[in-house]
Amino acid sequence: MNEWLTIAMPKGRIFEEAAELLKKIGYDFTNVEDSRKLILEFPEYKVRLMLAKPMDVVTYVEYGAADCGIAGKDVLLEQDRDVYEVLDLHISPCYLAVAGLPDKPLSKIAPKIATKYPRVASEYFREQGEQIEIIPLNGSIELAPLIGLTDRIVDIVSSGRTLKENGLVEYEKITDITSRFIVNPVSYRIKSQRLDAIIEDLSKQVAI
Ligand SMILES: Nc1ncnc2c1ncn2[C@@H]1O[C@H](COP(=O)(O)OP(=O)(O)OP(=O)(O)O)[C@@H](O)[C@H]1O
Ligand SMILES: O=P(O)(O)OC[C@H]1O[C@H](OP(=O)(O)OP(=O)(O)O)[C@H](O)[C@@H]1O
Repeated sequence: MNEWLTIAMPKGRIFEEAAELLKKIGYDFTNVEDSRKLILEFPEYKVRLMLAKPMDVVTYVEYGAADCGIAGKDVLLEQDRDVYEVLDLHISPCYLAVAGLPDKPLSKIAPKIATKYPRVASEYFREQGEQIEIIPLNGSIELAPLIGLTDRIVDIVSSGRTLKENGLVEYEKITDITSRFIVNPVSYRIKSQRLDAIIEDLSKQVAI
């Protein structure tokens, strides 16, 4: 087990919980977010850490720039990339939901849906038999129905505070979300021993 491993870690919300979990299996990366460096080497673990935007972790893992990484199920559903989703880490829980202004039925003709998740949203409404128009946004999605741009949003809900403080209500839950450990398929073949050991250690922690 002499090979180095490159791990893509999401910066931002997921980082802290993910780093706590990795610390429990012997990899202490808890202080790295204070740095502005994006690639950090830990010779003591033979690990290279890449710090990426949560939406981009899957890209780095798919292309083999990282052997493995941690990504939200929301990102995996939206991007449908060629990576192995090997373990539910049960961290950073939230869910994807349809929300909008209260007591406002969906328009009969091509209702508009604002979202950072166009693929998930399109699939959801197709299953409901609704023909919709997606308005892609990158953040502050809740603004769209408030200013009359869209009928609904499809977005992450966690505490529900953002919806509440903006006078919006949840119409339907689409799916629960947690973060997952993902692996590049080629890395899984050539570094299987090392990756299997990490996956096994992580699964023991997750089961606790
Ligand atoms: N309340 C929440 N809002 C958004 N994402 C959440 C929430 N709770 C957990 N998550 C998870 O965290 C991930 C997003 O993390 P984060 O918000 O740091 O990324 P981001 O959306 O790229 O950040 P930014 O808002 O800085 O652009 C999601 O993919 C999801 O799995
Ligand atoms: O249910 P809550 O606990 O309020 O969390 C949900 C909010 O958090 C996320 O936004 P984020 O803070 O990432 O900002 P953004 O709108 O810029 O994406 C998400 O898009 C919701 O707006």
